[in-house]
Amino acid sequence: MTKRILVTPGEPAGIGPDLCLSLAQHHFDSEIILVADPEMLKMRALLLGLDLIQLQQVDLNSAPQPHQPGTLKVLPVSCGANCEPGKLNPQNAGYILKTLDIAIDACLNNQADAVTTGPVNKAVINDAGIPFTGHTEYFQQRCHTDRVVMMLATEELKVALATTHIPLRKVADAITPELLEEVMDVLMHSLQTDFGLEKPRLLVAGLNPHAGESGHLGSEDEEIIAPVIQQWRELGFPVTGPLPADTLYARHWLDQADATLAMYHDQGLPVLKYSGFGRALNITLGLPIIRTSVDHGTALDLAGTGHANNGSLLVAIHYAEKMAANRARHAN
Ligand SMILES: NC(=O)c1ccc[n+]([C@@H]2O[C@H](COP(=O)([O-])OP(=O)(O)OC[C@H]3O[C@@H](n4cnc5c(N)ncnc54)[C@H](O)[C@@H]3O)[C@@H](O)[C@H]2O)c1
Ligand SMILES: N[C@H](C(=O)O)[C@H](O)COP(=O)(O)O
Repeated sequence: MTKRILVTPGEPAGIGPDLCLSLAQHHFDSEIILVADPEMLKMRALLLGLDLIQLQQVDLNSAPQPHQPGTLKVLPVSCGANCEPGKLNPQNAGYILKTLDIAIDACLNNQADAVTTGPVNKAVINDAGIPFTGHTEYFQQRCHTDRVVMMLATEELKVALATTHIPLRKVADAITPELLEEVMDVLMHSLQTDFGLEKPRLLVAGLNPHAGESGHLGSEDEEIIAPVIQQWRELGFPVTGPLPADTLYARHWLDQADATLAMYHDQGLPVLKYSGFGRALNITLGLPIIRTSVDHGTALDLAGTGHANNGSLLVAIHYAEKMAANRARHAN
């Protein structure tokens, strides 16, 4: 059956709308629906010389039809204010969150199979007086899910994170046995069900330099991380660590692994983005719905220029299609 993927362009002053417009030129087996302001999209299309694309307004009650190149389906939501490429406007924060809410609700109500999100600027949403740390946490809260895990992935490398968008100062305190047990449960379950890995081979990073250097450079590695790894090893899973994070991403380790778990955002993501920026996707594991996203931010410098690369958005949509098909198979 044709799947329905909702795509939110994210920050209207960023490259999200440009990338979404570029989808008209691609083939997808599923139905692609942008949840966005059609007037904003038309203005951006004009600026990019893409004004021949037909924008078709849809509602979610019709049966999904495969994407037709040259057209784009739009579920209309009005921007709060005019938007100029490259210029953030806090008056559009409510609009951005409304597009997310509509997409999340549609998935929760089985009117759509997955959401793929474009990039948002977290600061401008906060500047509008709305606390917001990222899509990951927003989707978690809106789906009433106790624990989710952020994972960015390319074909060759999967990097999951034990903590997400928190200040570095708070990371060590956040690494508790309870957190790690929950993260490992979500991660291993998703690697098995969404990625078809029966016994996922996982490398787990330590927190401190050299994984604590036998306790001389910090105690969390031996006292908190190692016992959680041991629990999984006793269940027969090839989980290795805590490994020093500086060498975990060396080829000889990665060749023996399906996925990696970093303790914090900038321990794992620089490696992933260095090796695969533009062809990676971001997935929120542990949600009752499917949410994939791009590996990059709003790139305000490129908005409206036609120079933004849509590789990551294509990967994110294709992955959402695959996950939706997998989940449908599991459900039958
Ligand atoms: N999925 C998301 O919502 C998401 C992801 C990452 C960052 N962000 C947010 O984006 C904002 C800007 O973040 P940043 O400057 O650190 O990262 P960024 O990814 O926006 O930009 C980093 C560099 O990469 C370039 N770049 C980014 N995407 C590109 C693309 N598709 N094609 C070509 N070049 C591209 C930019 O021009 C810039 O030089 C921040 O507010 C951040 O929180 C959001
Ligand atoms: N941590 C992500 C990255 O660096 O690409 C990014 O900030 C987006 O996170 P959300 O998907 O939670 O918005």
